[in-house]
Amino acid sequence: MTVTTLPPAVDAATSRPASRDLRAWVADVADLTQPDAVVWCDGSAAERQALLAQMVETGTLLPLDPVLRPGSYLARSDPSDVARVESRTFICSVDEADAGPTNNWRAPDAMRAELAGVFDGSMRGRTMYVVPFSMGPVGGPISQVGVQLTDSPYVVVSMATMTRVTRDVVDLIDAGSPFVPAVHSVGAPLRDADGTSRPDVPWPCSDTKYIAHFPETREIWSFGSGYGGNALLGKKCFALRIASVMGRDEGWLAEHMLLIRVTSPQGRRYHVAAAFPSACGKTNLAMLTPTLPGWRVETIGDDIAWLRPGPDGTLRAINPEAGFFGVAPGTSVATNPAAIATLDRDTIFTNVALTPDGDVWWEGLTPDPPEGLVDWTGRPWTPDSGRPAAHPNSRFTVAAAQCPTIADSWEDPAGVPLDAIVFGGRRATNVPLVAQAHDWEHGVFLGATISSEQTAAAEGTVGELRRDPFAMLPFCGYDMADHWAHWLRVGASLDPSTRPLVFQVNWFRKDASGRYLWPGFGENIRVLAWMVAQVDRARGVRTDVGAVPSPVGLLPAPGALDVDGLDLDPDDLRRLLDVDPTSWSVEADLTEDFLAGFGARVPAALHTQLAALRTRLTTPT
Ligand SMILES: Nc1nc2c(ncn2[C@@H]2O[C@H](COP(=O)(O)OP(=O)(O)OP(=O)(O)O)[C@@H](O)[C@H]2O)c(=O)[nH]1
Ligand SMILES: O=C([O-])CC(=O)C(=O)O
Ligand SMILES: [Mn+2]
Repeated sequence: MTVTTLPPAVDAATSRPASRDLRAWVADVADLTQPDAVVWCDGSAAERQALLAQMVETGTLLPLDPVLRPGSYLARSDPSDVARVESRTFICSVDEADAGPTNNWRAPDAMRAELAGVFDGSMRGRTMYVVPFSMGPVGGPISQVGVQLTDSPYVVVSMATMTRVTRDVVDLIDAGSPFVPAVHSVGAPLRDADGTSRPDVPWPCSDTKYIAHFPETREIWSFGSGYGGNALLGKKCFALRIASVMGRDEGWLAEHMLLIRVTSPQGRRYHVAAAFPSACGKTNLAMLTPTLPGWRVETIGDDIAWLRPGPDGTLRAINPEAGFFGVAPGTSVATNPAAIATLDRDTIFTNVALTPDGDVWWEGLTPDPPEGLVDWTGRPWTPDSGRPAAHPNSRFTVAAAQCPTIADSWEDPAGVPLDAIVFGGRRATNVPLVAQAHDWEHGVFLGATISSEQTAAAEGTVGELRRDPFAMLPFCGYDMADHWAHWLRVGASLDPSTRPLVFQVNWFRKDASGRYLWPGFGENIRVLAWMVAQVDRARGVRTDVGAVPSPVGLLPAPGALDVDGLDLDPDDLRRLLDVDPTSWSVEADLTEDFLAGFGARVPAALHTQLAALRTRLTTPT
């Protein structure tokens, strides 16, 4: 870690001439934001230790008990800075129509002028860290690099977990590699323009927030928040919003998807990617511990996947991230033992509760809370407090390599070939446990029409139903309807004999009393097992009948979904797979309204799919 007041002209690690653009940009941002110092980061263990110690000193981090939770810390955010702020997230494309109706658009020039105002002097009294990072293995054919400037040490340490932070990225840039410039400030300078100083706080942030993206210049500017998706700019801002635009222009896909390798008892391997909206089960499925004997699920990624047609006609996928930023509440030995094992050391917990012996707790970790808890706001807490001990969107930040179920291929720069793509949401009614798309176009229709109940991962009313096409509503950096057209194009370019099958799932269907009909979690292997059997059937490996048609897609044939040993009422199984034509014709009307909102950019194939759905709903199968 070199501490300078001016950016170096020569890279200290390599002694090679500096890349003019990178240094000039760093200098420009420093001129604008006026930090007291500029520090070039290298992602080393020593750098991490130094920053952690510094944050303990300033009260940003509380060290957890070194025996119970070695190398781990608790961060308590400002109570107002706990989730992504979609209302302050902007796509600043030159043409407003390119942002589409689901994004907040601002004209690039107008946004630049506003940002120049808020960033002016915003780092006064603080250090600006230069964080060079790679999304995907450094130098890999599907990978991309970026540089984040930030005045938050919490963000530096988190970025070094969530991405690959290394000086090798500076070398790549010096050798001519393009990079995504990403500027972040918590927006809480320690000195005013007139020199008056202001005290620091453990979690600095600002009431004024901007999460701004410039798709044409591949730039990100984030102001006012220290929280995950707003501040770790490699994640949602780059790996989804900017990367989706890169993918549109270059023929690949950036998706809000987990990525797993499933191995059957016969030793056959399958790769599955699944898109669920925020807080709808990606991390859990990514780390699934199968309840069916002989099956194995290995983790490749839990939140984002980049998909690129390979030279052999398959769709190859990588996890561009290097860590997990996962939802804590609900994570337990019973629901996700692999996550619990991952978190046993070197983890930063944000907004969970603290136990008297210096460990963490959240709702669902154990059936009963331990006594003497301190809640996420730092106040004493009992079950009668009338508020959750951990914030519903409290999170853990941890290296993927610590996960006991991580696949040996998780860092393969060439990616893994996909066999199945899954779309899902959180729906109490209507949507069956699982259905297979009739073909790729139907699969794109299923992805485009995902709806889900709002969760705590973003501001908004929890429980309200919203459409979340491709689970990308808050993350697509361009017109969503263009994204559907892009999916149709990519699918058409794949070899039909190995093209992934597309499925829809819903783990969250409830009965009239509000009880989940499906046990979920480790039992979801039963659904995966049916899907990969369908892959085998499509490839001619099996010839038995696995599915029956329904208006919404192919459903498991009687007996094809293995429910042996499950304490599942046959009526519940019937309800899980029930497709009610009356409610579905209402869904179809809502889908028509939803598609209409995208106007003429909706690909004709999706209107055809909707018409076909209506026909199937009125034709007995
Ligand atoms: N009932 C039920 N709940 C589940 C299942 N899988 C996950 N959940 C719950 O859903 C919530 C979110 O799960 P995650 O796996 O963290 O969701 P995610 O999609 O990774 O969320 P983001 O990190 O926000 O993108 C947790 O409270 C889980 O306990 C399931 O199969 N059944
Ligand atoms: O981005 C975040 O802040 C957390 C996350 O994974 C999501 O909301 O999908
Ligand atoms: Mn996510």
